[in-house]
Amino acid sequence: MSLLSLRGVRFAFPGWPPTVEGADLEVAQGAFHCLVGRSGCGKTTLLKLAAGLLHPDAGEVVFRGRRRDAIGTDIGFVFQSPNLLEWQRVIDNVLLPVSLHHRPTAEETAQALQWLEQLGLAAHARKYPRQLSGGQQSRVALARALILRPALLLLDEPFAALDAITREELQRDLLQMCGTLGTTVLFVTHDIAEAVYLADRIDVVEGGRIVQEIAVGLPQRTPATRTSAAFAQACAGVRAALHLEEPVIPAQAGIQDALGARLRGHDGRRVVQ
Ligand SMILES: Nc1ncnc2c1ncn2[C@@H]1O[C@H](COP(=O)(O)OP(=O)(O)OP(=O)(O)O)[C@@H](O)[C@H]1O
Repeated sequence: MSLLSLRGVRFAFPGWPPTVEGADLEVAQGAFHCLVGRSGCGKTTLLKLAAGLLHPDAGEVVFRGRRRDAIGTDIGFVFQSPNLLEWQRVIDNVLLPVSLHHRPTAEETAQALQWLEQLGLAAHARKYPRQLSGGQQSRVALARALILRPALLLLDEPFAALDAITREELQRDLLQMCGTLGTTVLFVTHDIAEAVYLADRIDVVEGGRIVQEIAVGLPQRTPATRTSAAFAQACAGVRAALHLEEPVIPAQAGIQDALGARLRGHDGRRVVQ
């Protein structure tokens, strides 16, 4: 059953042609979807429509069987920038969504500390955001988004500013936490490998609508997933859907062979490129 549906959604910023037009999207309960597409194709706008931050001019956004009119506490949002409150300690940043309603109970504080522990931040709970690395700040933003156990988590390129190693660690943490909580996820990214690693379905966005849905049938994610043939094949499928040229590296050859071919040049001479 769908948790979130966009049906024939159209949206235009005032005075501009539609950014989103004829968008249809179904996200099943517990699913992990990634939206990929070229810059400016409307991914963030679709996410904001899904959140109820923007309202469609035509069509409808249905969440849990009801038309979505406004953002509620059943949705968590993580942006590219962690957007933490600089004057609040880490633990208070995580508890912010709770504090907006009432003074956090001992139980809620214990829950926040447990999230921080799971994300490797137990020792940093009393620090301020400026005393954390970029990756640690992103983890705090993730814990804050999950503290109210939202049914749907929306993420807009949350790891784009991080180095590759930290990004991979956060991808693993995100899968783990959402798996534990049974959270449904809609995740915007430019990074094809990130989408293939995270998603069970990739929705390709073009001209403000979903033009292709790609099921990613990878088994349980492990560190070996990223180097598997199935992973490379899935990435190639998404590249094709985005009309990107394939890299020249032959799929079956080892990296040394591929590098050797590039270094040797057409006539077999060794050349430096
Ligand atoms: N407030 C606004 N007023 C007018 N046009 C806007 C506004 N915000 C976004 N747009 C336009 O809507 C289109 C889609 O923007 P959106 O941010 O959804 O794209 P995106 O796919 O998320 O892009 P990127 O990958 O670069 O973040 C773009 O052409 C953008 O210029």
